[in-house]
Amino acid sequence: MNAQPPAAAATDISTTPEWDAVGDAVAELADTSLRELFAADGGRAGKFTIHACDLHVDFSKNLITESIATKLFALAKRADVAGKRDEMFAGRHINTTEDRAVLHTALRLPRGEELSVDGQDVAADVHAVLAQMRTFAERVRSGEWKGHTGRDIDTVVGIGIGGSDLGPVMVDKALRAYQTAGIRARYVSNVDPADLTAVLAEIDPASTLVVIASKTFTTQETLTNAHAMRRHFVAELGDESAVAKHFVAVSTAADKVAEFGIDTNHMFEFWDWVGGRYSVDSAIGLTCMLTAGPEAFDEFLAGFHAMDTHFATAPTRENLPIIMGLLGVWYSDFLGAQSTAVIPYSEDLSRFPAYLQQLTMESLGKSVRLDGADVAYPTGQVWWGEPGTNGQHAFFQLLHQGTQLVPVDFIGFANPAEDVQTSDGSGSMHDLLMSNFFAQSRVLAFGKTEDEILAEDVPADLAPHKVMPGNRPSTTVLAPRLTPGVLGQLIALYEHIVFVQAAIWGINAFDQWGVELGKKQAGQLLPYLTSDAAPTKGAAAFDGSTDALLAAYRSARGRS
Ligand SMILES: O=P(O)(O)OC[C@H]1O[C@H](O)[C@H](O)[C@@H](O)[C@@H]1O
Repeated sequence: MNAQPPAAAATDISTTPEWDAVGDAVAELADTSLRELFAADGGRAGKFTIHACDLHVDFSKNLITESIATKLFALAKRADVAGKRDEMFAGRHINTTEDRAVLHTALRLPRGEELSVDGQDVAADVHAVLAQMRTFAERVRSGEWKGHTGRDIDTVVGIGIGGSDLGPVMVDKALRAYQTAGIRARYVSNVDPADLTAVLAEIDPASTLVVIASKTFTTQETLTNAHAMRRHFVAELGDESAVAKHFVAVSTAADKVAEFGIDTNHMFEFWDWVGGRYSVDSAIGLTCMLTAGPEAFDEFLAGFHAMDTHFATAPTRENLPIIMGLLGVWYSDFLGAQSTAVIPYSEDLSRFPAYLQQLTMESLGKSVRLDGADVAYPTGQVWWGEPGTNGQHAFFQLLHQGTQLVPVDFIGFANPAEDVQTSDGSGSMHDLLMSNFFAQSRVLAFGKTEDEILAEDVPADLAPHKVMPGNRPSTTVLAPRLTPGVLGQLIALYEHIVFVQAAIWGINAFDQWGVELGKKQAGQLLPYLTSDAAPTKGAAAFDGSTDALLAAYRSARGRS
C-alpha cells in the first residue's frame, strides 16, 4: 500500500500568503547589514548556531533576522516539508514520473530495523548485500582472493559515470587516511579514450580488480570502457577465464550483467528506489569498502543514519537540512542569487563540490512542478566550488568584490588527518589552513569600509578599489575531523537540503529527463562521424550549424 496516485494539480507555492510574507521580509534588509546586525545583538552567533550530529554549524553570517527566519519556517510549513519528508522515509512513490519510492535512507538503516515497502523488507535486502560486500572485501583485502595468475589484488579500478562514479571518487579521496590495507583505487568514467588510456598505463592487470558500476548497465560510456578494459585484461592475462577473477559488477540489472559475462555471484545488487546520485552508500560504494575497509564503511553508513534521524526528528527550527534548504530558497527566489559555492578547507574533500554538482543540479534543475505545470519562480542554483585555500587565489576576488550575490558554505575540520609544522616555528600547517577558513567568512560578512581604508593612509584615488563591501552571506560547517562518519553526515545533510528545496518548489528531485535527448541524438549523429563516405546530402541535414561542424570534423579526420 505504498504506491500513491499521480500528483493532482498542486498549489503554486508562490501564490500563498507565506510566500508573500517572505517576499515582504526582503525590505527588512534594506537599512541594515551583517555588521549592524552583529553590533545590535551580541548573542546573534549563538542564536544562529546549530549542533547536529558531529557538525557545529554557524549560519549567523547569513542575511537573515529572527523575523525572516520565522517567515521562512512558515513557508516550509505551508509547503508541508515535514509531511513530504515522512512520505519519503516511509517509502511512498514520491518519484511520480518514474512511479518509484525514494529510499536512499533505507540504505543506512541499522541492522535489525525493518522497513516494508511494496510488501518487501528492504532493510533486510540492504543488509544481505552489505554482508556480501563485506565478505568479498575481506577476501580481497586479506589476499585470500587472488588474481588469475595467483597475485594478490593491490589496485581496484572503478568504471562508472555520474552517480556511479562521482560518489566513489569523492569518498575514496576523502577517506585517504583510512586506506591502510595497501589497496589503491583508480577510476575511469569518461568515454574520452584519454581517461581509459591513462589508467591502463598505471595498472598491472594481474593484480587489479575491476568494479563495473552502473545502475542500468546500459550506459554507453561505462559499457564502452568496460568492454575495452575487458579486452585489455584478456590480452594481457592471455585467457578469457581471467575475467571471472578480475571483473565484478554493481548494478540493479542482473540480466545485463550476465550478458556482459560476469557471474551474477560476483554482482552486488541495489534497487530502483536508489537514485544514481543518491547511491554512494549502496553497493556503488564497493570500491571505497575495498580501499578503506568494511569497518570504515559501517561508520560511513552510521553517519548518514545519524543525519537522517536528525532530519526526521528535529523540530523545524533546529533542523539543519530544513534551515540550510530554506536559506537556499531565500537567496535564490527572494534575493536573486544564481549560484552557491561550497568551499571545503580540506584537500581530502576536493571532489566534494563536483559530487554536489550532480546531487544538487540533476535533482533541482527542473522547470515544471510535480503536477506538470510550469514553475513561476527560480529553482535550482548553480553549485560550484574548489577547496580552500586554493580557491582564495583564484575566484575569491569575485566573491569579495564582484557584483553577484554568491552565498558560500565553508566546510572545515578541527583536527587534520596528519599535520606538519611550519619551518618558521609559527605552528602547524593545519592551523594555518584554518586561520584562512575563519578569515574568509569574516571578511565576506564584515568587509572593510572606505573610511577604515583611508585611515590607513591609502591614497584617496586608490581607496574605492580597496573597499571590501562585506554583507556577503556564508554558512560555516565545522566538524571535529573528516572521519567516515562525519563524511556520511555531510553527504546526507546535502541530500536532505536538496529534498527540502524540492519540497518547497514542488518539483521532482528524483528524475532526470533532461539528460536523455542529448544521449539519443549522439546515437543518431555517430554514423555521420564514422562513415567512410560522406553522408548523402539531405540525409545528414540536422541543422545548419551541426551539418557544418560535422563537415569540419570529417575533413579534420581525413574523411571524404
Ligand atoms: O549508473 P548508470 O545507470 O550507469 O547511470 C549513470 C548516470 O547516467 C545518467 O545519464 C544519469 O544522468 C545519472 O543520474 C546517472 O547517475
